[in-house]
Amino acid sequence: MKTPHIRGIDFFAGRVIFRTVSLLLYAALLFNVVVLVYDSKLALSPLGLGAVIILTGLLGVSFVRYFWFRETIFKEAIYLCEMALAACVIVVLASYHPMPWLIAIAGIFPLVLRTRSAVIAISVLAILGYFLGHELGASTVDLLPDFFATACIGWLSVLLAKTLNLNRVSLHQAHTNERRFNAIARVTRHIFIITDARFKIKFANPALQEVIGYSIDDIIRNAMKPVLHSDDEAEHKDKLRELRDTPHSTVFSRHRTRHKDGHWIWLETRGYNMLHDAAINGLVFSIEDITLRKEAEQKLLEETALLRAVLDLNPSMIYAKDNEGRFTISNQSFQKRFGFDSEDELRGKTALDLCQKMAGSNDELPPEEIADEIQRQDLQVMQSGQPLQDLEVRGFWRQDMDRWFHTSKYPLPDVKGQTIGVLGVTRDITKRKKTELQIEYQAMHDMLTDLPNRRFLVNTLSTAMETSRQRQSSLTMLFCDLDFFKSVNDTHGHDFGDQCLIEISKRIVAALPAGDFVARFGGNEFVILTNSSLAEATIKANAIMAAVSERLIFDNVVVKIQTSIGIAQLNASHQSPADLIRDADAAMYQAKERGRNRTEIYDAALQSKTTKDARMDVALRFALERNELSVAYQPKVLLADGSVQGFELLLRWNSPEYGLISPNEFIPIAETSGMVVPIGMWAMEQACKQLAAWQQQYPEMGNLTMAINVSMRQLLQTSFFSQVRDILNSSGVIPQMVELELTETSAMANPLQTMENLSMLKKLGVRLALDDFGTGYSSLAYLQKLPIDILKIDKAFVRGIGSNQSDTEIIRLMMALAQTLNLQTTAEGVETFEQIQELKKMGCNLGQGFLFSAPLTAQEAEALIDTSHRFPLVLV
Ligand SMILES: Nc1nc2c(ncn2[C@@H]2O[C@H](COP(=O)(O)OP(=O)(O)OP(=O)(O)O)[C@@H](O)[C@H]2O)c(=O)[nH]1
Repeated sequence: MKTPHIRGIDFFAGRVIFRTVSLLLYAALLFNVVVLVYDSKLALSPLGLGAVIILTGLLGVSFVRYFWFRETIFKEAIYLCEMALAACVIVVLASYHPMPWLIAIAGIFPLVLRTRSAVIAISVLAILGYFLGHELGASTVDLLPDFFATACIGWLSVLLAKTLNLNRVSLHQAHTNERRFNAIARVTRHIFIITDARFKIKFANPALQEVIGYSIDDIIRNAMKPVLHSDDEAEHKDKLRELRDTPHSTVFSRHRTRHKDGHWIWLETRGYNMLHDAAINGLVFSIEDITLRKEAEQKLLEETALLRAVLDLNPSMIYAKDNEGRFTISNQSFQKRFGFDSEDELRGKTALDLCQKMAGSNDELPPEEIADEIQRQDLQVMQSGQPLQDLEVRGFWRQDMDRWFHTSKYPLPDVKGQTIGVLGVTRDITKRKKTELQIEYQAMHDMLTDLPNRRFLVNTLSTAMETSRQRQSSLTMLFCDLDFFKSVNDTHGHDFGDQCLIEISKRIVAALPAGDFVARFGGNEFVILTNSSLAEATIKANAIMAAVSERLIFDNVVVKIQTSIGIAQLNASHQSPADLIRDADAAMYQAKERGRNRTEIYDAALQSKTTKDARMDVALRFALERNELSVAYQPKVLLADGSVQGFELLLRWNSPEYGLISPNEFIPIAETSGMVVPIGMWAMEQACKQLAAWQQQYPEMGNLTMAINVSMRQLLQTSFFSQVRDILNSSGVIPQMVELELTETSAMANPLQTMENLSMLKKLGVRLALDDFGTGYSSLAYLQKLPIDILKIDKAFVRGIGSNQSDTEIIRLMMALAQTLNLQTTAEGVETFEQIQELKKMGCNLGQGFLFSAPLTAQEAEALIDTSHRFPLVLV
């Protein structure tokens, strides 16, 4: 439905009137002339004829103008010329007969002239008319009416032209507005409706049909009514009624309407009561289809709800802040942590507000300082536009000091990409952190004693070395290694050993001031780091030794454990932690070597020995293949008659680098490096070959024995047993004449294993001797179980015969033991006849030592056998 058109707006415009009236004027004037000529039988002069012709021309022009140039806009100058011509024609024709036509000219030309031109033209015409009348003999009195008539008609014409022009402009404007309104009403998606007070539609734009599907005809003529949704109907109608009943009121309503197709659409209606406005006299409605917006709103609501759920269900604390550091968004986890019930409560607060809320009297940092740090991070993120990730911090406040948090902060951009705040995500990682700390702790601590372990020690030591050098303070290391701890384990079991280690670790810690660092370096080794001087460290070492050696009682078992301690002090030569550890360790070994249960302070000579040992170790590796090893035979003499009962094979190393080296010096090195295994086998091969040769050469000496030293290292080789058997077989020696000597200490190292191995060796027929008896710690019960044949009494006791009563007593006890166990006895290191006599008295079977003979070459030994040599047993 459109507004009615404003038609014929140009019809009464001055130009249109002029077109008609000028045609009538010229036609009437010409008719007047024709009647005059005809009536008066007038003969026209050439001037009169010219005037008539011009008049005819003007009639022609106006005729053409009327029919063909309706819209042509003549210029004012042309109209003025036309007017002048018409006035001249009238003046000329008036000379034949008076013709008051100038009044008519004055009445019609102002319609097409501008006001000023029209006023001048009217004045000229009025004056011209006056003078013309005067010329034609009329009196002034007669002329005045014509004069005023010309002026008034002309003036009326001017006013009429003006009025018409104004009308034309107004109508044009109205027309333009109407067209604009119609255009807008046609193209808009908004529905515009004007209804009367009974809601009967007076006007509606085409959007009505587009939006709800019903045309105006459907609604007005076919009385169809769009259906309102039942949920919205009552409210909407109420609002409409209120609108109608309240003058000047407006209404806003959102409601659903069923589209003609059947689907529901959302409409937003704004109504204005304009019943008071005479021009409208109705209710004006602007209705917008907001279905899409509603859907978008709904979607937004759903998405917001989803986002909120995601935020609130997330165990991480999530929050956003604006660029002034005020919280804008927060999830429940975050609100809960800071004691807020809702996001609204928290919105607008700053980090400082939260810190002050959380602050307690015992906090390490004041809330301002914490808030400043948080603000600094936020600023960094906002200014750099880069996220700040993986910050791991402990809780700031007393109540959550044992909690750990992982935080990442991201710049928050607006739609243009400008940073407008910070988004933070904080996770409680206490569980993970505690596990990490636990793992870290475990990696740095010993599980058994809970003391710092070797790794922790090395870390601490490197820092302590640096600090000590910077401060020029002393740094001393005490290296403790428990003595003979292996036998504790072997005798009482590993669990018992563990209990001892735990207790000893506690004793060491208790014996030292709190500032000293105690670590379990390994098995039964403990290391102490202290800033004490060497003298103070020695006092501390004594305190440790005293504490450790206190009796230990577990499950009614009493043991006494002792420790050897090496002390080394940091000096310029120590480049790394390993250097200081090495020196303290070397000092500890020195303590072991010097009898154990003692303290040694590291000195450079000790180090040089270690270095020498290391070099010797390298040389020893090539000794066998370079034939640098040789053997010697020391006779074993029957104390009953001085006859040679057999020999003990002794090794010699003639090193091109170090000269002749005794077994006492190189065997421990070979033990450590493992070279003792091939060397020992080689020695056994030599011994068996030699004995077999003598057994063949001197069949009458069928009881000649050959003793060979066997190290624990050899005995623990799984192939040892088969190798011995092969050597025995290949050499053809009588196995019963072969004696394998094992030191007591090594036999005690692993009693069960030793017992098993010795039993196997016994099966081969060889005899077994326990060397250096008396220096170890064999328990009698254990000794009884060993399948040994001979006890060799250590030279340390033999040396004491005659001078040391206790040594003599010990030997007597050993003899008693040997008799009880039915073992043969051999005394080592016999150097005096007095010793021989004493040993004989005590029942010792055999003796060996320098008194009888130093170790001999094979030929020298052979000479003894050959001559059935007997050594004197008393001084002759
Ligand atoms: N019960 C127990 N024993 C251990 C532990 N760690 C190491 N050991 C034992 O400690 C002993 C260390 O022996 P060593 O230091 O070589 O020798 P030792 O018997 O102490 O003799 P010396 O050191 O020469 O005086 C070995 O028998 C190890 O089995 C442990 O955690 N618990």
